[in-house]
Amino acid sequence: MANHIQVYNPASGELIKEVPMNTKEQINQSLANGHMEFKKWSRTDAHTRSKLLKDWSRVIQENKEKIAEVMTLENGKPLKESIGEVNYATSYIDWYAEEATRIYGRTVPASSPSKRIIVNRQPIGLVAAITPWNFPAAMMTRKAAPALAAGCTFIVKPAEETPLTTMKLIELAHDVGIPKDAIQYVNGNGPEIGSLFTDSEHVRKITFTGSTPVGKTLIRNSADTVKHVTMELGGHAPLIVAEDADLDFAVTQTIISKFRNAGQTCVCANRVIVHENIIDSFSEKLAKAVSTLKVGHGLDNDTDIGPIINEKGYRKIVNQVNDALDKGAEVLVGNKFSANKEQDTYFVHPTILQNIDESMNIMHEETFGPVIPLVSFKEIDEAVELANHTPYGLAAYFFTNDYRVGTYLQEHLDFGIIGWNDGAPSGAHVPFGGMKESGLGREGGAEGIEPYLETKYVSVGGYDF
Ligand SMILES: NC(=O)c1ccc[n+]([C@@H]2O[C@H](COP(=O)([O-])OP(=O)(O)OC[C@H]3O[C@@H](n4cnc5c(N)ncnc54)[C@H](O)[C@@H]3O)[C@@H](O)[C@H]2O)c1
Ligand SMILES: O=CCCC(=O)O
Repeated sequence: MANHIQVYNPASGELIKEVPMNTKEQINQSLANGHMEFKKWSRTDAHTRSKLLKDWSRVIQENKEKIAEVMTLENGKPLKESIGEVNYATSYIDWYAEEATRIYGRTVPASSPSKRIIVNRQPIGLVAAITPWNFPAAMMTRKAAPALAAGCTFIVKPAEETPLTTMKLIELAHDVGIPKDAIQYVNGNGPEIGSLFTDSEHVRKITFTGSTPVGKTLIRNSADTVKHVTMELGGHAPLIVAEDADLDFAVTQTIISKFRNAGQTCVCANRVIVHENIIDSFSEKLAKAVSTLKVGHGLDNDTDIGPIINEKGYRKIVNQVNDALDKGAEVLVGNKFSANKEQDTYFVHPTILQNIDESMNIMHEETFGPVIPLVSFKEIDEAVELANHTPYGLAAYFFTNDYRVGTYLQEHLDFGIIGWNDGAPSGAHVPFGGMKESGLGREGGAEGIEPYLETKYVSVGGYDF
């Protein structure tokens, strides 16, 4: 059906559901409705908004298993990771339910005894979001929750591959009483809906999670109406293992960082940079651990690595591996691929490549797959230079128990998120986001509500009591 999105299971190729695509007229009507609703929602008191967000989180938790199963079916990630993502998604709602009641203004000493100055924070208006397929629940709630908490209305276009999780979450928001025009979804083609969002005079903010090229287009297209933008874009995370690191711990954390969602995570370690004196023992331990990871269907209990989302993502991974092998890389583990063109299903077995150098594409492009390139360094400056040699600046990891090495690294790495002896630094309570071409703005933590607020200052004069 041309006017429907077909949602397939990437592990089996089965059609899960057909979702109607919204027409241009319907989307413009939704934008107008969101704009109208803003007048009401922005005037509800913060405690009511907070309570509704808490109710939303509660019903999502009550439906956690069902939602997680839908997520695994449309995205492919192992069920245990889908359950983890539902928890991650509600943690943003819980956090911003609390923050809703802590949006403070201030007073400023005036320059004259006859004046008083008040600084107010106000919601910015209708927010339009575009989200990716790799975290269909959490990438939506970490935008929707602060927007609603601040008093903004919200509309989202989920990824065509994974609309079902988002639709279910938004239906639950309506069930608990969040007005239907305060949080809406629309489905359809990315570029077309993107243009309707950026062209609309009703939309005051675009918030996007996805690839850097699409982010750049949205920034450009937002300029004509001077919209606020938050951009969570691509990554190319380095993971540095210093000479003194606890190797067993570093191996465990590397696996946690690298193989989340089959490596299809923006903060996944993408280049593993190890001191030359320990690279042999580190690789041996890593290879042993990686060889035990099981590839399969996300609904099978023992699956660690699910499918790659689609052929385009699969081809990119295969090309990076082949390019590295052509240029002299060696396979330590893996390099096994299972593609079924007829079913349209694609699996990549966890792979470690060694003998890597900077001429290889894998050292410059985001992989978005379960492949580790191992590269060695001698001096710490060399590791920093390698790590920073990318236009991306989202996440970086390092392992050392030497506070001098750690302090030097955290101060010199040009990345917005640093995991020092920590392969999983994400959380609702922290400011997530990237430097350089990885994005603009932060989501999560106290910072994550700021992009949904305007500052208005009021100067009250003529006070002559
Ligand atoms: N920084 C972060 O927080 C973060 C989180 C998750 C994913 N990502 C990044 O997302 C990318 C993977 O996701 P993807 O492949 O779905 O990215 P993508 O940019 O292709 O698509 C993301 C979303 O944008 C829509 N889209 C595509 N073209 C568009 C256009 N021209 N205008 C408007 N919308 C458009 C898609 O339909 C989808 O909903 C990776 O680069 C990853 O690093 C970043
Ligand atoms: O892929 C991006 C999101 C991952 C995270 O929030 O940790």
